Amino acid sequence: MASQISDKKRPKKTKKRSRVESVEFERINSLNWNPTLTEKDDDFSFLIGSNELEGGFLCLEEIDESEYNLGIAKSTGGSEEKGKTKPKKQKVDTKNEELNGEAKGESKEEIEEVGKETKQKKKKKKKKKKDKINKDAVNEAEGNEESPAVTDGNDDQEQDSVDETEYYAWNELRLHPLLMKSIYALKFKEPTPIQKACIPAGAHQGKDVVGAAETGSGKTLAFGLPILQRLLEEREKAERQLPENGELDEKVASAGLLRALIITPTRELALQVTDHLKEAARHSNFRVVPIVGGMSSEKQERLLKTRPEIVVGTPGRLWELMSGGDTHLVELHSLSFFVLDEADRMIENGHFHELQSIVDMLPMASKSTDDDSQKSQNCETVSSVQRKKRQTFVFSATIALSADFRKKLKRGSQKSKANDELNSIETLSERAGMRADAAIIDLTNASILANKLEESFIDCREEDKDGYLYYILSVHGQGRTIVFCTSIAALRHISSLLRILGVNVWTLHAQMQQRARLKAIDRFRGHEHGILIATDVAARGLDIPGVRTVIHYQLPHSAEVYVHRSGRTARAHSDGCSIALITPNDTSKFAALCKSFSKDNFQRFPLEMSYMPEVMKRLSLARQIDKISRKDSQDKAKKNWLERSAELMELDLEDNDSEEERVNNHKRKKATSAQLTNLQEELKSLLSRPLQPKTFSKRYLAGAGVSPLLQNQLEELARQKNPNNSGDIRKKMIVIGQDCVEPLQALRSAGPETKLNLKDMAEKRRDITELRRKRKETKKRLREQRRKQKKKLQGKE
Ligand SMILES: Nc1ncnc2c1ncn2[C@@H]1O[C@H](COP(=O)(O)OP(=O)(O)OP(=O)(O)O)[C@@H](O)[C@H]1O
Repeated sequence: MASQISDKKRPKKTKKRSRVESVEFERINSLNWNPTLTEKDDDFSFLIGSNELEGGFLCLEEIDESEYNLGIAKSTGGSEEKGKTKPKKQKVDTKNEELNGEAKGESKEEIEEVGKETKQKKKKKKKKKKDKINKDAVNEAEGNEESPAVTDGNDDQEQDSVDETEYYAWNELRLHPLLMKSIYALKFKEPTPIQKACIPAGAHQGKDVVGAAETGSGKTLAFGLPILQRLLEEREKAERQLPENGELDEKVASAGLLRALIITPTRELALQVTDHLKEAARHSNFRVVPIVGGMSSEKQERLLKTRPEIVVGTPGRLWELMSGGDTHLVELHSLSFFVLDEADRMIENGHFHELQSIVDMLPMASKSTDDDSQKSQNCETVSSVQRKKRQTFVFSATIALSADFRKKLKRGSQKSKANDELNSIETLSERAGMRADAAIIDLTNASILANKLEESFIDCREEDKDGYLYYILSVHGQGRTIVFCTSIAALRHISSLLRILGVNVWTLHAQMQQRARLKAIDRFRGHEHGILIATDVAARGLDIPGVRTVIHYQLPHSAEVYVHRSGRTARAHSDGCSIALITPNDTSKFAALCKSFSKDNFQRFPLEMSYMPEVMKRLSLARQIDKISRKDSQDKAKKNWLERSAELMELDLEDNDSEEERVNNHKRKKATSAQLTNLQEELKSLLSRPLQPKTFSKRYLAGAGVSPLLQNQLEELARQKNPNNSGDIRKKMIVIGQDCVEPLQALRSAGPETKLNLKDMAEKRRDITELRRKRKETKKRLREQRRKQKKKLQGKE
């Protein structure tokens, strides 16, 4: 079906262009391919078996670094240096010394002075760049063509101040100088373990890769850098083979074929991956474009007309444009990389139908059956060598790899029927063309959770959840916090309550307009102590620095989602903590979670109970206000709907209420409105004071410290007490003792007695089950007695 679509809908003009492009491809194919590594040299051969290099890419030795105006820091000891600590500065070659300014005869002080100035300038530049990147993501998706991944003139200046010896750890990965330039700009001093393992396999050995590593471990670049590396090598190789006059150079540089297709489950993640790859590709002139739903598809089609080499998208919109015959997207014969990010999410409901259609459009690998050859009709111009060269990358933090994954891949398509659904990673990978010798790199530990993440929980009743949430946000509200809900109804409930309580929150869920979704993330990102209430659309991949705490207001349906939610904190080199609110109904689910993470005990989050009376008082008022406001807006919505419907049907609405009813209604409304005003006044007065523990002394504030919310309230209080004072209120307030303790700190300073043993938990659960059983039996007995008595009475009558 896919081939029919592409054949029928492709306009004639494109066919002509395809022919020109395929000639270009045949030419590239005919180049001699050089293996860059021998198995002996390869540090990672133990991970991936044989070392055949498919495809025609330049080895780094063939690249002239001077062309890029930078030298790669060389290890002094060559391959023997591996595993040793980085060399001292004196050992750096003269090229690096020149870059550092030392060879120019400048004094140390002068260099330090210049270094300071450059640092300040770079700080400003970095901020500007960050703002630009956020705007670019939205611009790109909307089709505003102003942000190709190209460097500006200032980069070389920036480059001069880089001390490349600090990036020594990257040397063994032998990345292209232009990529190293981007890495310097990103200030990533060393590759993360998953990058270290995937780059040799993906970039130098041309392998397919299945990569699993903890959340926030840099998986995006683990597949992104191999793609860029190979594209750069290919471009250079082609350029070298061209005649000296350089006429054809441009053709190769702007061949405009789709080379990499990256699929992610959510729009936000697609935009984020685009940004990240653009940063890595900023010196290499490759275009990276996001194709996501929720934004104008016409604009995105326009963007595709610029023929970007790399497309990052969500399955829905990608398939919409593909099935619509978008010429750039259906010319998949040129595709060298097919990436599934968060692959395990892709096989879940809601994604795999579109994904299946996309995968079916991919030209099949050389192991063709009759069935396959039919499917690949749409790419008859492509040689089998070209097809074979496509690499498949499948990544996630929670890939559930079955033990015989490799075997299943080997058995290949003989087993999987054309109409099989892609309901396992194995089938999906195999159907996408993954080869049996794929490198399987699984760096997840037994618990799957991020290493620097501290897990905790609060066991409470369902009705106390809101109180504990408010408590954590008010008393420990430091750093960014994400609160996860499973349902949109719960999200609406808590965001409404918290807003009434004066806590500024942003929300994110799938029913929001895409623009509002991006705006919410942007605002959250821009606020140091921001609070985001989100459903699981935000669970995967979102990379927002400074998220210190994740709160599971409702437990997710699966352990995988729990891992991804919690993984929004403790990313890269940071730490963080997660707090799960557990009700008696959640205990069995929670115990199952702990079991799947091989955890014997979870830490109980320490609570200062003396705050709770005040918390509950405020909450009770907020709930009443919320109830009245909700009822009011529901009534209004109902009335509006009735009026609109009547207008549409050209009917007149009659008021059938009697005079008495109308008066009563009016009275009721007035009373409700007065009640609302009273409640609001009462809450306002409570909120104007800082949240106080029961033992609070007005003279000395003690307890968990001063959160930003508390700080605001204290300032407000001081202002109210002294309205004539125009000076800086902050200077007049003296806070003695600890600063606000963020949840992670509170958790760490809590003693080991807060740990909950899973055995205790299981016992508690058994007790509850027993209690329920007994209650049920008693009810049954009572019912039986009542029935007998009734029968007796009826018999007497
Ligand atoms: N080599 C590196 N050194 C330091 N930071 C890095 C490095 N590589 C990536 N990062 C940063 O680490 C953060 C997490 O990276 P990324 O989003 O790729 O993680 P991930 O493994 O895909 O996470 P998730 O599983 O949650 O999607 C990003 O902010 C990224 O810029």
